[in-house]
Amino acid sequence: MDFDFDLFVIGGGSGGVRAARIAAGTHGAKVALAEEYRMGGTCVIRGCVPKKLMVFASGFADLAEDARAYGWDARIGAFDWRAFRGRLEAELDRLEAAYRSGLTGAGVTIYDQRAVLEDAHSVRLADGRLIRARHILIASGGRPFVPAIEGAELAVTSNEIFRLDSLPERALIVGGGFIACEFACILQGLGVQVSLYYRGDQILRGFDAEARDHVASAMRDRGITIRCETDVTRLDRAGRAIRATAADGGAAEFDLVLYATGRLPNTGDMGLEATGVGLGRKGEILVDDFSQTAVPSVFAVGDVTDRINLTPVAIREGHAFADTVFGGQRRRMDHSLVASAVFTQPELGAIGLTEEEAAARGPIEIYATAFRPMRTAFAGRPDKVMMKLVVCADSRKVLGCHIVAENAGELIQLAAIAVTMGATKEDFDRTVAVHPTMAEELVTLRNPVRRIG
Ligand SMILES: Cc1cc2nc3c(=O)[nH]c(=O)nc-3n(C[C@H](O)[C@H](O)[C@H](O)COP(=O)(O)OP(=O)(O)OC[C@H]3O[C@@H](n4cnc5c(N)ncnc54)[C@H](O)[C@@H]3O)c2cc1C
Ligand SMILES: NC(=O)c1ccc[n+]([C@@H]2O[C@H](COP(=O)([O-])OP(=O)(O)OC[C@H]3O[C@@H](n4cnc5c(N)ncnc54)[C@H](O)[C@@H]3O)[C@@H](O)[C@H]2O)c1
Repeated sequence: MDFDFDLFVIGGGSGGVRAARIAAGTHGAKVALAEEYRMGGTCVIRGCVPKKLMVFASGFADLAEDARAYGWDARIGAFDWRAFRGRLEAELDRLEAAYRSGLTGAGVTIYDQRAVLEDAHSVRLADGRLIRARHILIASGGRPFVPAIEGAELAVTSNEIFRLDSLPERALIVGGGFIACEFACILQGLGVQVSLYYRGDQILRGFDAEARDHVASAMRDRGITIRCETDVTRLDRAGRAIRATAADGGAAEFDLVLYATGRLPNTGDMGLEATGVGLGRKGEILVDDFSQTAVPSVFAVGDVTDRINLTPVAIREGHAFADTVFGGQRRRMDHSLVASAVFTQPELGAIGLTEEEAAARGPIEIYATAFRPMRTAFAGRPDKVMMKLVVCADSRKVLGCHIVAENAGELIQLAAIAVTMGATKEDFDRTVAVHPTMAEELVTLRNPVRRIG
């Protein structure tokens, strides 16, 4: 059978770009990639990167205040959203161009249009062309999900938040996950009055309960109104504002409503079911450990498979796919131990099991501390850091590490190496502290605060 390409990739995001570059650049395959929006995908264009730059932008008011406590005559003026947005857009243009040139440099043919599956070995481009490929990789990512309440069209999602014309005075954020909590802190740091409504009993479900409580109370201390067990039932226009009505009948007005209620895989109208690619309950593509679908020539990586929806995971899956199919190595992504960080203020970094998960598996010891770190304590801030190790009572292995602190994302990356290597509590203990740091607490936790099981 004659093919136009060895590999056709649908989607130019984290997973698709990595797979295309490795297949073409490292393994010499003839590769094409189709992207219907902007090269770089969610992470680069409307996810991790612009979000992190907004996190940085939102931290300067606190810094100026701290600087005064340290003796500086520091004064911070007003935040100029439009000036920031202009610089942000220029940076995203630069990154998009870098992704594009990385692909063309590796010899990948780019189609700037939508592509859908036609059959097991062909894709149909939006301009009508049919392209045949020995293998097809679907890396089409996901999109925000907004529940179908009345007035839902008045809300924005993370897709729009980076391109607002102006910052609102009062914002309502609906949801309690990564995006909701991160944007609550970002907007509050930029001077917006923020309320967060979450339907569950505590934000950041899935993380360690003590860490969730710690982040929630730090967010409240910063002036964010968090209302748990609050479902929004409708949105209405109220002049220039939006009125949000909750299930208990209470209503309040906001200038912006951001829905951060999860994401759905981009699998609609892609020709998948007709080709025999299996889909799960949320519409995610079902794959095996090697990211292979029910159709042997079709693979899928990243958010479209809804395994762990993080950029480094999509990248690893894409890389492992390229090495397996074009590099003659059987490589798979290990999803069992993946560190993550929520870029709230303070940040939450986590790897491994929560206390609750570990306790359900066997006897454990908990080592934990909460303290006011030197830098902010000196400036008179009430901020507290939390560090916690979940240790297996039998093997002594550190099963989980949870940090709530400024820069916890940076800290957990390093702790993750030790936990991934299978370090025991005693390995942590024999590591000599670096003083004075916050992180030294991780190697000086002498006695368990509790034993479970
Ligand atoms: C606001 C936000 C913040 C985030 N922050 C972080 C973070 O801090 N850290 C982290 O690790 N992760 C973060 N994530 C998650 C991360 O962005 C995703 O896990 C990652 O981008 C997934 O990569 P992917 O390749 O699977 O899909 P994507 O990056 O979504 O790429 C898919 C691409 O496919 C294109 N596409 C879709 N269908 C077609 C089609 N039929 N034809 C052609 N092209 C198509 C889309 O336009 C898109 O560009 C964040 C996500 C959001 C929304
Ligand atoms: N720092 C990071 O690594 C980072 C940052 C942002 C996003 N992400 C990734 O993107 C994914 C999506 O982020 P997200 O915050 O949209 O999703 P999420 O799954 O983290 O949170 C969704 C929230 O919406 C709530 N929700 C769902 N349906 C609802 C409904 N009908 N009504 C009210 N509330 C509802 C959920 O209870 C949950 O609190 C994350 O799971 C994560 O994998 C990662």
